[in-house]
Amino acid sequence: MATIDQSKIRNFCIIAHIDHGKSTLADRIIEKTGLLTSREMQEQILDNMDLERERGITIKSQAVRTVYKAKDGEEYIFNLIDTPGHVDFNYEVSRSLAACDGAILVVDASQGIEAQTLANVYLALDHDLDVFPVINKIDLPSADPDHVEAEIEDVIGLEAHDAPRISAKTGLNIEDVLEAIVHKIPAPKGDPDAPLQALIFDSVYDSYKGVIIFCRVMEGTVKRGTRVRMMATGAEEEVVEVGYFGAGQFITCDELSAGMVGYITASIKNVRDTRVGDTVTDASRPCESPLPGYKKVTPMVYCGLYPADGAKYNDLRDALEKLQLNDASLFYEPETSVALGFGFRCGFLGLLHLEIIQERLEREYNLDLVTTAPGVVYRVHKTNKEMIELTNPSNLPDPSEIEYMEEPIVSAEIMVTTEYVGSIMTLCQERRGVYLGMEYIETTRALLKYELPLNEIIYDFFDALKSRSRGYASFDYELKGYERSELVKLDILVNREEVDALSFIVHAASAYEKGRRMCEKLKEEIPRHLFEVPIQAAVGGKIIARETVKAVRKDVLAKCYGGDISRKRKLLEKQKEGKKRMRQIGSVEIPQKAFMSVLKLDDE
Ligand SMILES: Nc1nc2c(ncn2[C@@H]2O[C@H](COP(=O)(O)OP(=O)(O)OP(=O)(O)O)[C@@H](O)[C@H]2O)c(=O)[nH]1
Repeated sequence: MATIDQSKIRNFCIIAHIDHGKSTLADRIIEKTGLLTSREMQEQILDNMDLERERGITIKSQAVRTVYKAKDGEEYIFNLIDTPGHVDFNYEVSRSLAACDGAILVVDASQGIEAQTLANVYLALDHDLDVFPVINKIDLPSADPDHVEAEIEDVIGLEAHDAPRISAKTGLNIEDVLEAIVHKIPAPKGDPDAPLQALIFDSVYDSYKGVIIFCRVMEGTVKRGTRVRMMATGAEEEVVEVGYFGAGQFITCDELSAGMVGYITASIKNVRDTRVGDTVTDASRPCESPLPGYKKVTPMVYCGLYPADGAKYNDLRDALEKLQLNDASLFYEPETSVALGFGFRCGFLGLLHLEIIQERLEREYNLDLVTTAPGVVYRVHKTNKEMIELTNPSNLPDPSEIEYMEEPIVSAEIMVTTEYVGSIMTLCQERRGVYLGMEYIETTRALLKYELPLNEIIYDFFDALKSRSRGYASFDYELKGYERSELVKLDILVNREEVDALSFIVHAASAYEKGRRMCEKLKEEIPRHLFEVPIQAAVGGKIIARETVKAVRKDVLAKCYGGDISRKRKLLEKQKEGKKRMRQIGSVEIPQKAFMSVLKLDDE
């Protein structure tokens, strides 16, 4: 089979602010293009198409290949690479961008440029991508494409006079976008005969094929039978299949050569061997050096996950094991808690990652979970010169053994419209931020630079930022290192018993405030019992705050007058259901939700 002409390949992604129409445009592009080139159609033998029919699965692919017959009569191969859109996954985004040669910037004609538009454009430009703008949603009555065109030129400095004006929704002028992809995004470069050098930008586990590695070949060629080596992890395996993803299915092909995007499988059992950002090379003829930018991502946020029903411990372990097959950045190890029994300490990239995993465990694996307060990794320097990395507050050594502690610090960049600069600066100050500087991006926007402790931003910083800027702020951060800090463990006592799963580490200066809020929150969450329940916050054995849940007799049947037995039964059932979601701590029942209270300490 003839190799594909590099000059006919376009590797690109779509970047946009949330809701400006990225997914809709992607759907239109796929819809208006074909699956195979006419040459491939003649050559393609049916067996060659791995239709996945028998399994009926749909794997969401990070990269879709389509074929476009352009106005110049030539056929072009489009590889549309998806980029995740959250700060937790910034590293993955950067690797996806590194796999592209250009990007389409979608701007909503009724909204204009927004915070994330800029952040995404800068990220794309950082990766040397050629970016061209598209003005979307011109069908809307409020659309003002002329204004948006001027804004794109003034604010971003991208030429926009010939930006396609489209409606991704109705399909209006989509052809213009397809032509612009051909003419404005450069063809890839690279030598198909050089030693193999391919960038992994995603990998997924499939029970049938093993790990599927999505990669962009920079140099060289990979085919079935090539013995490949992952340069960072050292894993080596023979390639079983190469191909690409198009029209919802995996299609095998003979080879992937320089400039192409596709997948390879090689009976690898674990995604941890195929890390995003790693370089795939030929084991028998390796390239000199790996591609730049590889980073081993490490969990930044830890929390305990416990089955609500202790008997489901093994189910939880199996589920975590399965999820980890597909998620190299998920960490877990067994732990026990006095309050919650047997469970796992899990590590995540950030809170969104935590929420995604939690949701998947609950939905896909039908598990009821109790989650303990998430925290970052602290460094505890002991008087005996030993240093421990603390992921669970319960393991904090006795204060007499601690010489000092350090916490992780991030460098953050916040982009915001000038009218909200004041409120965002206040927010950063409240979060112990150190102001580094501010730049104006034309007159209406500012880029604030801060150093912030990670533990001040993991919970709700992003939400606070959005609400204090009416959605106009965007935010990006990067771990800078560790700094010495005055930290204490805040303990919570319910009915005078310490609940280990509610302990968390805070900065000494905010211990009192956080303790008070935590008690208030818990008071709302913990139902009344037949006796009074004191809720106390303590630091080093000293009580610093207290609330009391008053006694009451809870009688669910009281509401039922008359003798409607089925209604009574329903209520009792409901109460029983509710019980499962409670944890018994001593003689007090604490609802699962309470364990997440610490996350909501800043709610007004
Ligand atoms: N009127 C109109 N609506 C559009 C157009 N393009 C997209 N939309 C709508 O805008 C909303 C957001 O579109 P998406 O494609 O989901 O936007 P997105 O940028 O992918 O959003 P996220 O996935 O949340 O980042 C949807 O309700 C679309 O139907 C358009 O050209 N005209």
